[in-house]
Amino acid sequence: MTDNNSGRATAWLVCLLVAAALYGNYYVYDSVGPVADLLQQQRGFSDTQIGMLNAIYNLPNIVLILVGGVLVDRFGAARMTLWTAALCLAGALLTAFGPDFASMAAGRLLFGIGAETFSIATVVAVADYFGKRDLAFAIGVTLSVGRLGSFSADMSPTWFASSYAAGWQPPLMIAAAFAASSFAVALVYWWIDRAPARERAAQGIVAAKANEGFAWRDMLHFGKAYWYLLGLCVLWYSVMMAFRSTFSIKYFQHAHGLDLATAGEMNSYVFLAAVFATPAFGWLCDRVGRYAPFLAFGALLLPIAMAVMALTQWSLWWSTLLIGVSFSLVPAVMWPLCSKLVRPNRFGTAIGLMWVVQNAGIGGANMLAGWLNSRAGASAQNPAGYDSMMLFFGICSVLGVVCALLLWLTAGRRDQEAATHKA
Ligand SMILES: NCCCC[C@H](N)C(=O)NCC(=O)O
Repeated sequence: MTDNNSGRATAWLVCLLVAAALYGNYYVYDSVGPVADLLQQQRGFSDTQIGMLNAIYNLPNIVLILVGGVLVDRFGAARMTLWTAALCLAGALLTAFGPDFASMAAGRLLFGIGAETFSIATVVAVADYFGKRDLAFAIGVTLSVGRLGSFSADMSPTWFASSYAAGWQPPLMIAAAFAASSFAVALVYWWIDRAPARERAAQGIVAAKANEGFAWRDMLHFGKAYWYLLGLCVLWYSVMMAFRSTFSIKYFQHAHGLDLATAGEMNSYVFLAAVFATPAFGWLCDRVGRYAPFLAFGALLLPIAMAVMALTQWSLWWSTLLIGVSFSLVPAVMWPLCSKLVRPNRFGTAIGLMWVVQNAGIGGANMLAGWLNSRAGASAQNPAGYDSMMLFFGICSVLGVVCALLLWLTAGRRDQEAATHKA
């Protein structure tokens, strides 16, 4: 095996390890929803308390994740993956074994503080190893295995039926076991990365930045294309997450007459499609060597899907198909493109800044959409009450397309995409 071949083999090994670690992490992230009913029945938690167990994940990250991104750039992806996986494990254990609501919430807080920085570290880890070739495909693979973790959490009441029959705690203990496996895999990745990390340090890619001073200043020098990408990130994820994760099932039931099971199933297909389509789109972008046009196309599908749902009585399969492609294509292209717009040693900071705004956007969109629905009295009896929410999501997704087009104009030409490090 040549050096080059063994380098590729190591890169793919790291990619698979990071993907496995992300699987466990996304499983824990989505582990509260399936036990929500049991927590209510057996521990007397209110809806507000259950909502808080998830909201507490986003809120601290509006500030903390930026620090996390800077730390990833400063200490390297492998060390940060390991440290944050340990934090996530501690959080998952506290959530599963906490004697009361406050300690469970503290567990979710700890998990949230670790998990977003952990996610940044995984993207940077893949970029470290796939600097030039197959980056979008490799990031697509890790994201799709992560999505499989979310899908598994949704399926866990079926797969681990006996543990759910035993009460609220065993399913959360299973989630903690997934967090432990995520930590174990992160440990293997850290161990494998020691020699390549020394090489990167020798080339001045990582270690030098410890001496470069603080990274905040550098953000001001990110190029225009980066800021358009950030705009798209916050708008697209706000619509995608607030609609698909929070309101879509209820909307399908009330405005399109689906029963709960069919509405849930319709929603989960978006997720399942992304497991397969995300790496496929990444592979395609790598082969074609273009990113911005694909991103603009993926972004455009979202407002079209919103319009189809809100303005027509077409089968929901059409909007599911459009959202499924958008949900697979945009993340598959966004993060590899981001790595091409900033210097490698500022990539963690760049993602951190995007996720600060993204966390704020998702939180804000959830609150605003909920308020719009309540104000209009949206319900099965009053499906028109959802119109203002759909208009809001429609406007955000159109603005997202504008950002994507500006990005295409700014950094979309093949040579510019290849000419990295504009910061
Ligand atoms: N399921 C965990 C949420 C991760 C959110 C993270 N900020 C992110 O955007 N990750 C990329 C992705 O598309 O999931």
